[in-house]
Amino acid sequence: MKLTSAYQSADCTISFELFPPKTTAGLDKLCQNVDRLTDFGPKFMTCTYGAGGSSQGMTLDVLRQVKSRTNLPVASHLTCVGATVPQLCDFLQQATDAGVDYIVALRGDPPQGSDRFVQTEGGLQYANELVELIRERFNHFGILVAGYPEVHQEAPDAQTDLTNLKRKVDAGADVVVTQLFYDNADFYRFRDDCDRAGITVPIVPGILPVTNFAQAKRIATMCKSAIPASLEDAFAKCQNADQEFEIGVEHARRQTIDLMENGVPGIHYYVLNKTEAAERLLQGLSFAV
Ligand SMILES: NC(=O)C1=CN([C@@H]2O[C@H](COP(=O)(O)OP(=O)(O)OC[C@H]3O[C@@H](n4cnc5c(N)ncnc54)[C@H](O)[C@@H]3O)[C@@H](O)[C@H]2O)C=CC1
Ligand SMILES: Nc1nc(=O)c2c([nH]1)NC[C@@H]1CN(c3ccc(C(=O)N[C@@H](CCC(=O)O)C(=O)O)cc3)CN21
Repeated sequence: MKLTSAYQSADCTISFELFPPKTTAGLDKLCQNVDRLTDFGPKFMTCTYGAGGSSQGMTLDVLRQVKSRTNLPVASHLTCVGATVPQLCDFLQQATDAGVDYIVALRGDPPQGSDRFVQTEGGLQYANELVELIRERFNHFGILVAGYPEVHQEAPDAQTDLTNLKRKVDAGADVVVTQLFYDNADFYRFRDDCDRAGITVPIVPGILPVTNFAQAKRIATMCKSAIPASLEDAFAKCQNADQEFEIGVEHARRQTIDLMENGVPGIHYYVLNKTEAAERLLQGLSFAV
């Protein structure tokens, strides 16, 4: 199925993001969770990609499993970190052979301990170059790229970040999935800005059900996703882990309902392999099938 057709329905569709488990026991557990997630009728699932080393093979293992168990289209994340163009092409060929349908084309995070991305010699510097490479040599893939409602941390200002997003779309991206955010007002502002900038592809909000306050604070640093005062207060009043879980899930559920009421084409969920939070927040809501 073509990626854009996942968003043609008048109703909201959903997709799920997984990450490669570190062990084969973890993969078995993930497979069970994937079966449960499938009951919610997602249009596709994605799996993230670790920079350098073994977890890249694991990404394709996860996606082969998801595809054979669910028959759904699958998307592999791919970053430019630590890879030359021939290495990126090698991965794209492996993904093709594994039956991967779409690529989430990213530049990637700077390596741990560094706050700056450094281009690999013979590699790529920005995600728009990766989109170009895929369109030139692996044009059968649908392409998703990342957008930033709260502005990417390295961008000098919102307008420059938006111009850079447009480069990715003009290079051939089919869909924009946003960085996670907790205040829907940030998303609606971003959606309007994209519209004004002439970005016409579907803009799909990315939502993460945070399950504890400490995690939300770590993410605030990694993703630059601000925690609204009301959510922070609610977390601060919690007396145990169960209460924090409830607060996080309920917040993501309220975001979901509000996004649906405001006509988003789809919602992408950062599931992080733990289905409990996703299952709880989606229970009883109905999406396009
Ligand atoms: N699901 C995931 O795995 C996600 C990961 N990320 C991470 O977010 C980070 C950024 O990745 P992308 O958004 O793909 O990077 P990107 O290459 O689109 O943007 C990175 C920075 O460079 C700027 N920029 C982009 N193109 C440029 C150009 N041609 N000239 C000058 N400046 C340019 C952008 O404004 C931004 O500040 C990475 O750390 C990525 O791994 C973000 C969202 C989702
Ligand atoms: N800059 C950036 N890098 C990413 O890798 C990334 C994003 N943004 N945004 C979208 C998703 C969301 N990502 C996330 C979000 C949260 C956790 C997280 O909360 N991790 C847990 C541990 C998870 C586990 O091992 O079960 C934590 O408590 O920190 C991890 C990756 C990965 N993606």
